[in-house]
Amino acid sequence: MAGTAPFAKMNGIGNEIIVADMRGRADRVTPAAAIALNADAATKFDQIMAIHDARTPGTAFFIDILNSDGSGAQACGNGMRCVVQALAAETGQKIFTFETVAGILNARQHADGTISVDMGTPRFGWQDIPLAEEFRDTRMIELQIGPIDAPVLHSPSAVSMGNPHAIFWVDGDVWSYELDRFGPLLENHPIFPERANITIAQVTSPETMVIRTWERGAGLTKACGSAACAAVVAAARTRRTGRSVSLMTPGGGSLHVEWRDDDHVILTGAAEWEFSGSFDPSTGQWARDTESAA
Ligand SMILES: N[C@@H](CCC[C@H](N)C(=O)O)C(=O)O
Repeated sequence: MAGTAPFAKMNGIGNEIIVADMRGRADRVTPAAAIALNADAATKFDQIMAIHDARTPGTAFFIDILNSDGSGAQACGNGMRCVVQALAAETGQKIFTFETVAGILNARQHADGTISVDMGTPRFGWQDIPLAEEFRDTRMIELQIGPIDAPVLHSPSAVSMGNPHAIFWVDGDVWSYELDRFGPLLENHPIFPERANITIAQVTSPETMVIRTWERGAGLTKACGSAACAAVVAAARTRRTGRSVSLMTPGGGSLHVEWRDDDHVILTGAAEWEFSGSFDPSTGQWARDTESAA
């Protein structure tokens, strides 16, 4: 394989991530390569986090984010933790400043191995999310699915964490909703001109929540970090919780989100390495490193 780049298959509490090392190269991971990697069971992923050389002074790297359908994403909290874990293992460094298409992100690895990412500040304006029509109050927008007189899911909160999120509040078990059926319809609903990440959230106490997410461009995932941030911000905004919340996700892992008084949202959780290999960023053809774990 010519011109290959190293990668690590990792996960952020079950969110399937490929960290691609594109440093020192001018090319990008193509949508075709992303689709090919996702089509192989061994490298099936939710997001690729491609580490590129820095573009802006004061930042260590530029991170390009691709969904498994080949589309671009502005934010990926679980993926950023995987990037930090990979770079910390390589360099011994614990604190990083990155640039993404959505702006500058700071992250740090703690002594216990968990990683916190400053996901920036949420936006609530309908044009910022974006929504296709004006909603003065995005704490609850008019949108429902199911029979008109007995909707299954309705009145979500809408939030931008750099990427668009809709949070549907439910009282009962998040598993009793057919998110695999409703997710694609809601992701592609005309109210979301750039599509949206769709989350079902059950608030279990002022400090705890359970969430399931249908991710834009990736489908059902075991966790979504930016959705966790969006859910906590929306819950605090609607007085369902406080500003510091632990969330259970379908992968069985937990995330912690704090919406600080300075408006920044801090996502904390674990990241895990699975195996390493190299791949062709234009085609997605790949090979596992021989010394890499199965
Ligand atoms: N898994 C991610 C979110 C990924 C981006 C999303 N699918 C989008 O297109 O906005 C996370 O952990 O935040």
